[in-house]
Order: sequence, then C-alpha cells, then structure tokens
Amino acid sequence: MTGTPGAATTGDGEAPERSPPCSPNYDLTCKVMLLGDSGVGKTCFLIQFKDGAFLSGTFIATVGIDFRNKVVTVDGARVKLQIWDTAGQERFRSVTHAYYRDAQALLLLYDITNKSSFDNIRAWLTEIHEYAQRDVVIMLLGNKADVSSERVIRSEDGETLAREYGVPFMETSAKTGMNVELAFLAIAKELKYRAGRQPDEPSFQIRDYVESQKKRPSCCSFV
Ligand SMILES: Nc1nc2c(ncn2[C@@H]2O[C@H](COP(=O)(O)OP(=O)(O)OP(=O)(O)O)[C@@H](O)[C@H]2O)c(=O)[nH]1
Repeated sequence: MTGTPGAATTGDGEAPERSPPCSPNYDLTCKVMLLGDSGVGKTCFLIQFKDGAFLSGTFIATVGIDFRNKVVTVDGARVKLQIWDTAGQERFRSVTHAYYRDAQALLLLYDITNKSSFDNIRAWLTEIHEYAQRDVVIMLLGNKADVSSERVIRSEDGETLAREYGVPFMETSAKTGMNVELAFLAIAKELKYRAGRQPDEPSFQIRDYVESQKKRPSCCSFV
C-alpha cells in the first residue's frame, strides 16, 4: 500500500470516522488495527478479507496508514469493521501510535517463516499497553502458515506466547485465506457482545471460540 507519510489514506474513498463509537444504534461500528513487523502480511491479510484476493509478487511496504471498511453479520447484528492497516516499518511508528487509542481491537501478526518478527511480538505488546485502551481486544496471529517448508516458528511457540499474555491465537494464511475471516468474525462477535450484552445472554469467550473454530495447517506444525 502506498500513501502520504504521516497521513491516513482513504483506501475505499470513504472518509474515516474519527473515534467511531460502538453504538448499538448502527448495529455497531468498530475500529480494528493490524499491527506487526514490516512484511508479515498485514496488507495481504486485509485484502484477503475484504476482496478474497491475494496480492502476490513485489512487496510494496505500506506508508503511514490506510484503511478499509467491511460489514459482517454476527448473531443477527451488522457490525461495520473499520480496519486500519499500519506500516510495520519503524520510521512510521510515531504515525501509527496516534491511532491506537481509538482502536477497539488489534490483530497482531508475525510471520512463521521470520524469527525476528516473532521475537518482536513482546515489544509490540509493550507498545500496545502504552498506547492502546486498557480493554482493547488483542489477537495474536502467526501468518504465512501456507509456507510450511520455510517455517521457523512452531505453532506451539505462538500458543505459549499467546497464553502468557492471555490473548487468543491462531495461525493464518493471507494467501490461502486460512482463518482470515475467522479472525475478524471473532473480533466482531466479541465487540458485539461487549456493546450489547443482555442480562440473559450467555457470556462470550473469544479464546474458546477461536479454539473451537480455527483450522490448523494441513502439514505438521513442528520444525
Ligand atoms: N506465502 C505467503 N506470502 C504472504 C502471505 N501474506 C503476505 N505474503 C507476502 O509477504 C509480503 C509482504 O506482505 P504485506 O502484506 O505487504 O506485508 P505488510 O505486513 O503489510 O508490510 P508493511 O506494509 O511494510 O508493514 C508480500 O510479498 C506478500 O505477497 C501469506 O499468508 N503467505
């Protein structure tokens, strides 16, 4: 993705809503951010979810921040996800920090074929705790699960890290689409549940939901 450094580009030609409220009136509008090192696949992940397509070929790093909207229906409610795709490169960090505070959910990606992207997850979580809302929903995603021959991070390592931080985890592929929709649906369900919780409604546990729904890569998860 390209854009103007320091400014939000409007990928759909739609004006981004500043501080969208999670209001039961619209059914619901929620702001989700994609975070993680440069090259882990954030833009591809978003395009796969939005358009069902995979951007292969030359890697063009995101500049600044970009967004797309997509409406999903969960449990009878229409949830508009406003999804912000951030630049993973260090030099854009101060731009993206400004967007954290309005986010209700963060999808934090690493690349299962890139050890440093996994090692940097702790630093990302530190940053999240510094800049994001305290009750922000966080999900850890090990992307590029289709590239089993180049895997350097075991699925178990992702699971262990996620458990340590109390966040849901799954491996994904922006190329094949594995678990991409599920990641956003789980977020939408959680935010819908938080926004419109009825006294008689059973509680929604996002980690249990993800565990019960996620697909695992067809090949072994060991290296
Ligand atoms: N095989 C495979 N390749 C992927 C996957 N996701 C992304 N890629 C490739 O990884 C490279 C980087 O993808 P991007 O989506 O641009 O990465 P990014 O995280 O948005 O990078 P920044 O914009 O710099 O933060 C591209 O060459 C993609 O084609 C995936 O799930 N599987």
